[in-house]
Amino acid sequence: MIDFINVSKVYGNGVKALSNINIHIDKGEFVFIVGSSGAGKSTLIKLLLKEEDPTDGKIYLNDMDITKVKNRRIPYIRRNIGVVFQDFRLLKNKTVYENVAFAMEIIGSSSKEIRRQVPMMLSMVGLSNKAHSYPDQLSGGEQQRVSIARALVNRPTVLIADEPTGNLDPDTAWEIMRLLKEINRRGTTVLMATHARDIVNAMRRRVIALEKGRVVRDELKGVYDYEV
Ligand SMILES: Nc1ncnc2c1ncn2[C@@H]1O[C@H](COP(=O)(O)OP(=O)(O)OP(=O)(O)O)[C@@H](O)[C@H]1O
Repeated sequence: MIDFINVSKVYGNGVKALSNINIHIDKGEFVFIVGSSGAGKSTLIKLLLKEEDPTDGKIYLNDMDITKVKNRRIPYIRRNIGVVFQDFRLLKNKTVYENVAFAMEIIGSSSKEIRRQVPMMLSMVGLSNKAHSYPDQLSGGEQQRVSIARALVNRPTVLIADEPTGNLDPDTAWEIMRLLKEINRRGTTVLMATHARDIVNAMRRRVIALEKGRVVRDELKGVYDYEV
């Protein structure tokens, strides 16, 4: 489903962010991407979203070589990948309902589909009762739930979560992890970049560790790091 084959990325200023990356991820996997600051996690995500192009190598998403995809087809790729961020990135002047609906409007869904799909997603993330609230009336955990509903409303095959618990207290972080686990159980592939050692160690899922742009560890039921 996702393949990085001999992928390298050198930025314009000469920084080598990724060196000869080879990763294969199957449909339905839950994968943590770990590594210290600057290891290349965000670059990996940007390549998948086609916000950046690799300097070398090929990247496949659902059997499509996205390094060859023309610009006009980029929206199609992005529709197949939902993304959530540490800072939620909700639209402040829109309600919870409108934030989620907006993701459907921009890809041209009908208002009938929107009226059907948005309440379903809000119910899945446990926020039906907050549909008409604005983001600044919600807790951090609730805002992250809205951003997860928005990321999934167009039914992507992959959910990318870039440090999704970074702004949350430990209890709220675990609520978000339970939600991500449930989403994964229902079939969505989840890729989560994180510094949250406790979460990674407790979940025992696949862990891909990056160091200076290289994969230094790729383990099923892995841990955040090994004590030395
Ligand atoms: N747009 C850019 N132009 C030049 N260099 C960049 C750019 N983006 C990232 N880099 C560099 O590439 C390397 C990898 O950065 P990246 O953001 O992928 O790391 P990261 O693992 O996501 O770090 P963090 O945990 O801090 O988010 C770093 O040396 C960084 O300075």
